[in-house]
Amino acid sequence: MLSRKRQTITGKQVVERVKNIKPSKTRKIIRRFHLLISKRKAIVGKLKIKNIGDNDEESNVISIRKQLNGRELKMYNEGFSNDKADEREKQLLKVKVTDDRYELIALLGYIMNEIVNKGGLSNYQSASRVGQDNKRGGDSSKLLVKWLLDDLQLTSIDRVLEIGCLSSQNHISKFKIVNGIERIDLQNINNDKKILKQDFMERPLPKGPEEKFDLISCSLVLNFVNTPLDRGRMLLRFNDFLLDRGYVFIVLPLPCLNNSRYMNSDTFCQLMKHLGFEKLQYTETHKICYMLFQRTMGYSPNCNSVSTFSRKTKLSDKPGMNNFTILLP
Ligand SMILES: C[S@@+](CC[C@H](N)C(=O)[O-])C[C@H]1O[C@@H](n2cnc3c(N)ncnc32)[C@H](O)[C@@H]1O
Repeated sequence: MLSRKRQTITGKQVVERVKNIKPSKTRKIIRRFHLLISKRKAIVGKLKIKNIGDNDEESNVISIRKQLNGRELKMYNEGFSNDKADEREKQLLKVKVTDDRYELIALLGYIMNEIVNKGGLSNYQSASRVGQDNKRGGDSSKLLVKWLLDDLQLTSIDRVLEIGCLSSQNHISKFKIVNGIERIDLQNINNDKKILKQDFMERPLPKGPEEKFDLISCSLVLNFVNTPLDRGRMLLRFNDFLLDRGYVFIVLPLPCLNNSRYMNSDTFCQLMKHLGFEKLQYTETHKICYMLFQRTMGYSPNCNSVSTFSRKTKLSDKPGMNNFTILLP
């Protein structure tokens, strides 16, 4: 079940059945969920509440309740009330600078209510699955496999890192020439043992070549990263994880590159070139674009110099365009 209702500055979504949800809506649901999880992390850190994980919300509810005293529990329950929803949404954005314990506890109640009772988690799970729906292009690794096998004529690939993996049954997993595949995702929604719950941005750097990869797959992930700078940081990190001549498969919703004021397919490929990646393949369907790059041997991008990719440049401006872009730090 997917849901939608009024929109707030923090992307608040509430329950109403939606069958054919647009990609922009699924992105909003996923972003909203990530926002709730990250604010909760900050709040439980400040309140020193322990044993809060991302996999079992029922246990989280029990854990929080156990660690609050009577008055705190009252504040926590008050957070569930809808009356102050607008105020709480504003407070969500100020968690970093708030030290009032009771305010934080009420906000925690509000967040837990959004995640558990108001469909935040189930919306997130449905929205993530919709991304892999056949109508949205299906499992993008089918095309990747075709490129590797038919176009590059590879006979073996040792190590693959799949970032943002929703299923360990993707086409690439059945691909015989791949020897080892590591799958990571911010939320392992199905508790699939073959997917590690990990933020790529916090993944420890490889200690040596044996921990690096021949291929990174990053399908429909960059567009879920919240800010242009964080997207740039993600691309920069690819270099640390790839072997020389390693490949990067990137999939983006087409509007990111054909309907943005600040980015198009040329500027995206120039950015990748600046980072040391040569474009090998590019193809578009009416909704999605697929790209395969290869790391240039021995190249390491000069990230100390401020480049043209560190500032937003308007390329076009028409009504209905979006503001997707990627910036380097
Ligand atoms: C729409 S899904 C894409 C799933 C699949 N790769 C596909 O092509 O359909 C985007 C996924 O990227 C994951 N994601 C976003 N940022 C991430 C990060 N920094 N590290 C790991 N996974 C991330 C999200 O958790 C989400 O499940």
